[in-house]
Amino acid sequence: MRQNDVPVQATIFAPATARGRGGVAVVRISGPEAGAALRALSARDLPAPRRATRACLRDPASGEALDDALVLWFPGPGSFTGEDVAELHVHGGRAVVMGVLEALGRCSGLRLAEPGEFTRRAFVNGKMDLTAAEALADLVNAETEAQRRQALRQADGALLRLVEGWRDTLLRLLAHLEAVLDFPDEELPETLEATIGDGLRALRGTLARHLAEGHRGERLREGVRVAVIGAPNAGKSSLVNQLARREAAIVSETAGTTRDVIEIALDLGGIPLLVADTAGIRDTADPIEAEGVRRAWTRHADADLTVVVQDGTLGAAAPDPLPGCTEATVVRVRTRADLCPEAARAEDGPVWISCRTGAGMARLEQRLLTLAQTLVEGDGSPPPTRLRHRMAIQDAVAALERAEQAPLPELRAEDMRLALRALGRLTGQVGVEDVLDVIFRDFCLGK
Ligand SMILES: Nc1nc2c(c(=O)[nH]1)N(C=O)[C@@H](CNc1ccc(C(=O)N[C@@H](CCC(=O)O)C(=O)O)cc1)CN2
Ligand SMILES: Nc1nc2c(ncn2[C@@H]2O[C@H](COP(=O)(O)OP(=O)(O)OP(=O)(O)O)[C@@H](O)[C@H]2O)c(=O)[nH]1
Ligand SMILES: [Mg+2]
Repeated sequence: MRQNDVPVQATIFAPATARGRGGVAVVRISGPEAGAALRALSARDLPAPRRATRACLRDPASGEALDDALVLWFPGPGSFTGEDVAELHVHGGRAVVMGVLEALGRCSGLRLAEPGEFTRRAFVNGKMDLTAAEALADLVNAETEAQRRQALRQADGALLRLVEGWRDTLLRLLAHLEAVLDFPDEELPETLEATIGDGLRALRGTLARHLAEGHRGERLREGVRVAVIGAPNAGKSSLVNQLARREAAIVSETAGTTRDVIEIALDLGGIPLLVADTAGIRDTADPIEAEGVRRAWTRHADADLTVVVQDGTLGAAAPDPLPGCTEATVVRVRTRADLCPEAARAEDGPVWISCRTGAGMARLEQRLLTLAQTLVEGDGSPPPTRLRHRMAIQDAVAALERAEQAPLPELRAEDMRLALRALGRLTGQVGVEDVLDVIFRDFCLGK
């Protein structure tokens, strides 16, 4: 793991709990002055490491009491960041937290942390690799069970172990090749070079299969995108409101009610869905509505799943935005089942629903869930969860491909080293300085 190549000097502090009133708020301090700051605020010696200890906190400048708190002391390197860490568990009122933060701000050598800075230090100090750091951000952002499961696995090093396994294989092949290069006169097995070629091909196949798993990790992290499209007045907004279990979009009997895209976030059986209600599709001279229609098509094009909504009372005459389309990612829905006696008889084919009675909604949700599951669930191996991961794997695949075709062993070795670097970038072992800002920017303050 990477070691501290830039000395981290400043001691940083930040609230680790969300802003606003709460029962308890946690303020974290990390860095060489953390112990001095804790001593200054608690006016006593450092408590025993890792033991919750009650302490009265005072503003060191004025002596004014700030809170009756619990404090914790984690001496480095056995802490979350690898540095000395102190935690103040205070009453979660705004004035208490502000008072503590202001008192800390007046301690010399202390400054407010930037978002993600605690985790960044944990990474820089070799406490975790980059995929684990990213997973912590995902864990904080996880809204559904499946998201939590994916983030926790990655935080636990599942993706790291997979990538390390690939690197080990590649390192072994490279060592063999270097043996050929270093001892050209020695009697090495004739077949060694062929074995290396086979190994490279097999590894490239493994990586390519991992990529072919597609975007399921990213989909789960970001939410499965569902576009709801159909003719005006078909009942799209009513359907989306039923899914959301609230009046998210305006519903009216006027055709052309929805003009913009309205997106709602849903937790469907642990899988996050981003459902987009869209403008009714029709030819129109109204430039605003036409823009809405254009956006509806864009949503469909970008969607993982599309729900095509048709007015059930119109029968075969109902306009169909995707005529003849039988793709597995398209779910057809007929609305107004309450007005259509034939709805009860329909078994397969479109899902009949009524937004009046709620009939058919459970079936529709089940259908969407089954499809969403096939999109996010794979063979059990930890998937790449970010574009950054996929690009690194792609670079490694390209380098391996070049290595296989290289006309000289020296060139082959060079491409193998490039593939190693690409995998090293994924876990943060090499050349990450430029991506760190981008990665940790997305974290919350105090993480
Ligand atoms: N109060 C509090 N709760 C928290 C955290 C925290 O920092 N403080 N966490 C943070 O976000 C998470 C827990 N994760 C943690 C991970 C490592 C260490 C730590 O001190 N690690 C040391 C020692 C390991 C050990 O003895 O078990 C190390 O890795 O060297 C602490 C918390 C969630 N809950
Ligand atoms: N009886 C009955 N009426 C429905 C049903 N679904 C929708 N409606 C009514 O149909 C009308 C149109 O519904 P919306 O949900 O606004 O239709 P839309 O597809 O979003 O329409 P646009 O936004 O204009 O494209 C409203 O008056 C709804 O109350 C249903 O299942 N049964
Ligand atoms: Mg609508």
